[in-house]
Amino acid sequence: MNQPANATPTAQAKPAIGSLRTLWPFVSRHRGLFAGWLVALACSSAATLTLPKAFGTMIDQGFAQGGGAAIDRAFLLLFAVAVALALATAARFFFVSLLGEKVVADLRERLYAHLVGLDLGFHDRNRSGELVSRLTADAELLRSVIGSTMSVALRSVVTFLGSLAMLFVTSPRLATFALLGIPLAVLPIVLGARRLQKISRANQDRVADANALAAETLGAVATVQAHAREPYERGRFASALQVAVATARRRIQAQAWVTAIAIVLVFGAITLVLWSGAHDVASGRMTAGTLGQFVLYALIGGGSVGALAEVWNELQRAAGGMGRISELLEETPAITAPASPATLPSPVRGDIVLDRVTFHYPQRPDAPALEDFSLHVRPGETVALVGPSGAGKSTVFSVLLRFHDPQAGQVRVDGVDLRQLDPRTLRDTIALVPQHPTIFATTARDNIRYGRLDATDAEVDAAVKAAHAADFVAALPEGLDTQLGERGARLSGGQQQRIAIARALLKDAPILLLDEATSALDAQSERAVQEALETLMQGRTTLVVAHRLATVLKADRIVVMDHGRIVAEGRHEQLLAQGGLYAELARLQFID
Ligand SMILES: Nc1ncnc2c1ncn2[C@@H]1O[C@H](COP(=O)(O)OP(=O)(O)OP(=O)(O)O)[C@@H](O)[C@H]1O
Repeated sequence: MNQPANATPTAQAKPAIGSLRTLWPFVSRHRGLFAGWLVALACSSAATLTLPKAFGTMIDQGFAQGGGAAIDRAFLLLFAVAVALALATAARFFFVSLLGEKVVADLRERLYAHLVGLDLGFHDRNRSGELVSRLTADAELLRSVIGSTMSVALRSVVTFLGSLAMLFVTSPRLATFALLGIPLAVLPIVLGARRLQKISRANQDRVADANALAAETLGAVATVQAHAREPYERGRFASALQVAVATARRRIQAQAWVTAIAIVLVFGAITLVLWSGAHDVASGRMTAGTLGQFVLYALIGGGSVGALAEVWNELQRAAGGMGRISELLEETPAITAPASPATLPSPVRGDIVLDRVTFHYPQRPDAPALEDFSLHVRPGETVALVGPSGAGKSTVFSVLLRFHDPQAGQVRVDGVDLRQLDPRTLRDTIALVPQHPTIFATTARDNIRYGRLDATDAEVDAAVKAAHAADFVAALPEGLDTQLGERGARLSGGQQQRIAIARALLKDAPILLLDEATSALDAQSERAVQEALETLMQGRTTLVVAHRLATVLKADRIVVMDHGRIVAEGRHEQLLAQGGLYAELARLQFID
């Protein structure tokens, strides 16, 4: 059903590092930080690899020669190397952490910018909670990967290669022993890693499932509580978490085993080598300082392999996350502007034609929401759409806003096919007042200004007045600057509608799509909303999904819809006289 789950097999087939490669364009944008990191890495690795040498020298010369000055010099050298190591490590941490932050911010920005522009068909298929989880959990994972894991991985590779080289310099014979042992450790890591990638992806999918569930129910907490379904939802969330933990457990177990086996093999090899080295020292073939130096290089080398084994698993996890983010970034919007978009006449007259439109939602190919639907709305005309639930009234709006393209037929505004227009040009000419207006968690002023971002305060005030909202806005604690709370929690239904009407007034578009609220308002609120709507409709081509008698009485024409088709058209009295569906609906909906 949802896209990421469908796409799982392809992403799993990709090698892990392959997915991470898509990060490169984001990293390369911050060349300075990246270069700084590499330089600091080179310095800190060099310092790390110098330490054992300094240590060996200290043992052999400082102790052996017994001179106080030699001891001082040897220890001073050791301390100098440690200071260099400290500074380089701090610089490396600084560069790579900042790089991680910046890359993830860029990635989030890109992903959000992309998601917000994808067509509604995509958003119907994908739960918003899951998309948010991509933006948060997966992006967060990548932050830790760039900010630390990748750093550790590269450092471990460099240190491993460096210590290997130094092992050979120190004692070629012992180093050969070590070299034979280490590949034995790498094999199980590689095998384990493959399995891990699969498991970690499943794990992230389950986490996303749980997040989506929480986002959905917290977003509809009033419905949950109204049904007293808190225990039910708690149970659902708890089981979703249990599933997530169960898959996490499999991942952690596999990871634990890979780490344990790697460490046993690496340190097993080192012990073996040491044992042989101890015999060399005993028989005088090697100095104690050289063996000490060798031991330190072996520990550093072995440690880097262990670190690599651990971060390798992290990298696999991040690759899963990046794979999923890439999938989303690769989604192409189904609704796009043509290469050279047509223009609308200026000013737009607002002439709307739906010409033999057939449309079905992608998920329901068998059930057309509009079938051979033809309607002409003349400039300035008010047409009321009525019909039983599911008749396709809202779909007419969706098609007009070009949220979806019809499979057959044409939709035209002022004679121009919508497909030839940039969707933004089209949507600039349309104001939508939905049944349940969206109120954002910001001030009343910003909510109204959403209709036209550059509107002046005076224009906002005028819109508030025209929307009959001045009284209740003035009564808010800080007037227009009052925070309305998430989804307008502080406003009544009628007040939310008037905010939406003010927003539409500010937009001042030639075409108005109005979905009347079905919920009953108190008489006073009802009259205020009605008057506000009349102001809004003046001089605009208006399509209204009508739920009120006043609206159908005032409409120039009523279009009766059923099963995606027009079944009757006319004025209220004519249609009533005809009987049929309209008379039935009118009796139920409009006339008490
Ligand atoms: N996003 C969607 N995905 C799949 N099918 C949909 C979607 N939206 C609507 N439909 C289906 O399309 C048909 C027409 O729906 P539409 O919302 O246009 O009806 P409506 O007349 O506006 O109904 P209501 O008065 O209840 O809002 C219905 O059968 C509905 O189930």
